[in-house]
Amino acid sequence: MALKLPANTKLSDIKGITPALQGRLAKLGISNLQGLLLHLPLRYLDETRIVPIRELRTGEQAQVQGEIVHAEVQYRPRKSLICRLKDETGQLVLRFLHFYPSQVASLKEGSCIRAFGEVRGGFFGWEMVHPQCRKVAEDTPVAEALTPLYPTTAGLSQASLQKWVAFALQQAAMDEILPAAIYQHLGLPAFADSLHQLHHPAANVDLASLESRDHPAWRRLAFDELLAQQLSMRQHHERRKHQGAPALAPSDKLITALLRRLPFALTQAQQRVALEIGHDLQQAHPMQRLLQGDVGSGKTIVAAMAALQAIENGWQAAIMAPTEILAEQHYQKMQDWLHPLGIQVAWLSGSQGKKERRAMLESVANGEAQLVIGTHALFQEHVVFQRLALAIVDEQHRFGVQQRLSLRQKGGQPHQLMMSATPIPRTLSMSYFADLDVSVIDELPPGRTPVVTRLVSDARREEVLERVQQACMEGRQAYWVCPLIEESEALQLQTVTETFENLQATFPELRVGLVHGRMKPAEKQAVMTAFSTGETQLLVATTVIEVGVDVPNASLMVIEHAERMGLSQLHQLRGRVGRGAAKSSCILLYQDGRLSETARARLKIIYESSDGFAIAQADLALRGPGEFMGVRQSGVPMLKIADLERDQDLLEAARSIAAELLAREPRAAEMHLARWLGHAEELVKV
Ligand SMILES: Nc1ncnc2c1ncn2[C@@H]1O[C@H](COP(=O)(O)OP(=O)(O)OP(=O)(O)O)[C@@H](O)[C@H]1O
Repeated sequence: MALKLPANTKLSDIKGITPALQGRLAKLGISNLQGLLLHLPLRYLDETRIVPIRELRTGEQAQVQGEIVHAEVQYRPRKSLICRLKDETGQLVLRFLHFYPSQVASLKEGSCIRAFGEVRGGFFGWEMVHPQCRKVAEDTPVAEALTPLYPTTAGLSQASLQKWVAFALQQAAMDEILPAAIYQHLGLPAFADSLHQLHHPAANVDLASLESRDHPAWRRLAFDELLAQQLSMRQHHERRKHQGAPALAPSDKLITALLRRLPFALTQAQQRVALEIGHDLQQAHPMQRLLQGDVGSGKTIVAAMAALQAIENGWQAAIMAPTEILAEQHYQKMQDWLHPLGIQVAWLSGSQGKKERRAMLESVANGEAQLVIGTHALFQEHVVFQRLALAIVDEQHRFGVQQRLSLRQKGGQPHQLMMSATPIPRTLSMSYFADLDVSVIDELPPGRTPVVTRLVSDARREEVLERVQQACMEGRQAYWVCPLIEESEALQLQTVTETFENLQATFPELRVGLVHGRMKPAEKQAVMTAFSTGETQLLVATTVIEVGVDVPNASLMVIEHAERMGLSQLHQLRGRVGRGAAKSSCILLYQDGRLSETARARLKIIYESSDGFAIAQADLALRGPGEFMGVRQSGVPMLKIADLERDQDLLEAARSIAAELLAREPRAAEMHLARWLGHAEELVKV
């Protein structure tokens, strides 16, 4: 037997793959033989059968063979090449609206042709438009396997992909790495068999199961991918234990002083997670903990306590927020809480004047600033920390992985606390977040009354306006959230401005504020401060206020075109009210008559549930993990083969098998990871 090529053989080392082809394959993420092997078909063509013309059915993809009995180029109603193909059972029209002279030459009367295409009923009987045609001898054998159709990119033909994948299948070593007991127990075929079955399925395969991806061959690769992900997460977790981080002794003085000054007592859940975090910080290896808690559950105070532990030990802490508004709000809150304890809190923002910024940077560099708060401005290269021990990242799923990493790199290996109000569904926390330890605040502070959510048709806008007026006249405050217009930021700006003007005209007696993403940071801050101090009563806003804004006196929120927003986003928005003792409501205005079934179903979920977890789960099912976590933009490589929802059982299996494999067959674990590294290497870093 000829020696096989290692699967990691680079395409550049393979004769016949030109640099241009390499470039195109690289666009599909393929750089070696392994990449070709794992580039799986989207669909298949059944060219294993020749269907008699009489047995064709509309809408079916089929292969026919016969003789061209008539061919002509017609000029009316438009230029087209029309051929009649005849077999023993009937005739079929082949129609080409674009064609080359070479096609006219080969599709001439008397040629024996094999055509593949979709059948439809035409004016002259059955026809195929733009079928794939090939001249054959009458006894040319049919294909033995189904023909794979691959995802491709501009300039790369199916034929070329098919050829090179077939080459890889033939030449690449595809040794089995996993012990047979593991995959057989799961009812899965061997690795090499799976690849053969997926790329060249036999004519009698269950095509539906192959295309819906629940075929065992597909499941085997999905399992392998999930296993690699689990292995890399575990390795990462292990590696972290060997990295050094400052061991921070418990903070007796500062935390006690802070808690004594608070107007409230911590909930049980807050106390529990604060202990978990405090314990992690005492270790000499970096914490990587996710602090999860529904909107309004009180994560900020827990973050402050963690920061104090670093500060009391003579180190610096940083809090990074996803928006200026939120960073500003954290800053205000931390100032209120920590300044009286004699702690220097610094603030870095894009809106700062040069002089102020320089002073801040200096205080961060010389260690005077003990707690530093900012947006991604914190990542910039010229921000140098003197002794950073703890990086707190708010709404972590909104940040790019790169950004998170660069913050971590700012101070060797600081401890990391990630906070998220969007509960991470189980499948995600078992996969993408598997290397994180998780703390959950599963209790809201006492005295909160649940937000009453109402779905109101836009036709009843008048009533809604009355509600707003009434709430404001009673001394409370309200938000009016304008629709998200993804296609056009300009239009969104226009809408929010018009709404603001209209509301101002409708309520001359009210003080109305306006905030949107295009305002300068300083302007935004001024508006938010005016709202949080009660100076303005009604705040017209885009979704910039979605995360974290905390104005307890605001008890009414109106959201226009609620159907355009993601469920978790709506839940976040709604979480801006119901933060004080007053009974709060959230009115979801929708455009009657224009609501699709799915939109209605989604709004119903928000209406019926106030449980962020259930909402996140539904959102995940509706939008898929990429959109859900906002990671598609952030560059976290997503699983390519496995699907967390569909393959949940495999995920569970991969999790336990990863642990077993590392313990009993570390060599196999290592080889498996190496095989899937192209897929999984980024995950190692997350
Ligand atoms: N134990 C508590 N008792 C009463 N009020 C509390 C308690 N903990 C926090 N709060 C207050 O509840 C409000 C919400 O807290 P915080 O802003 O920390 O919520 P969060 O978890 O960050 O929510 P979000 O994700 O919506 O920002 C704040 O006004 C905070 O001061």
